[in-house]
Amino acid sequence: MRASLLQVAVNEDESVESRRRRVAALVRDQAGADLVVLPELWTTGAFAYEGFGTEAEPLEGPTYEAMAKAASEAGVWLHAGSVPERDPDGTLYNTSLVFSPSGELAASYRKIHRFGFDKGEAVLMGAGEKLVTVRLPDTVMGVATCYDLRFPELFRGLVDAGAETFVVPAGWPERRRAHWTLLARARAVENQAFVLACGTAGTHAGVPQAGHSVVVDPWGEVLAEAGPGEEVLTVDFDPATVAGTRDRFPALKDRVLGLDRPRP
Ligand SMILES: NC(=O)CCC(=O)C(=O)O
Repeated sequence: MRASLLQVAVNEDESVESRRRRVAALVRDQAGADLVVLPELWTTGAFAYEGFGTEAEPLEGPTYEAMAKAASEAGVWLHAGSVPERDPDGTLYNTSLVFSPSGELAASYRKIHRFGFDKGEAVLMGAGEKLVTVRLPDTVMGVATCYDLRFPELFRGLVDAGAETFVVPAGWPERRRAHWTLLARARAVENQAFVLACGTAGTHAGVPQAGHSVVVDPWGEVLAEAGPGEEVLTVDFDPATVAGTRDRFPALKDRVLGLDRPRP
């Protein structure tokens, strides 16, 4: 299976409309890949909080339309990263969109863990409540977004739902780059799954982005890693490695659930 991670540069000197056109062209260029992955909130930037409201779209908004078209023109599965979605009730969500090669929406995922503690996404957006998996021809994809990477229980839930390949769009800052790579490898090793983690490059809202998108195999080995700038990271991997690893080293079968917890 061939995956291309598009590590898009999100800088404020480019308009959202222009970036949307540029990214659609980049997706079209990936014809021949099986799966193309975009980062989190690449229209606005994950830290450009003011843009969440001004650039929010209905689910089937301009980014949806452009990405559905690009997926069908390239004939690829497209995890189109996430957009600031405005629900009809007015609530904003950080929503990922997944398109099939015919341009149909295969799934959407509202980010469950919102980043920012008492500001930014954590107060401006609503929280998703549903785990999402998508059956691709050769693997079952489990979706998570950026800060979700810090919450192993979400990934265990995806494994229980059949996930073999985690796709994690992100807008991860350079300041915590060491966490990014470590957490991507940890989620891969503990769940014996592939991790395809696609971040942004550039600087927006004064926050330099880490780049360094990474693909990790079920043994925790890094198969490919991008540099700091805009880049297309293409990797070939065999999804059957997941079943092989889980058979040869069946640690997931040794889980002990429902342990009594001491009172804090
Ligand atoms: N956009 C995000 O979720 C940022 C997450 C982050 O910076 C971190 O977990 O550290």
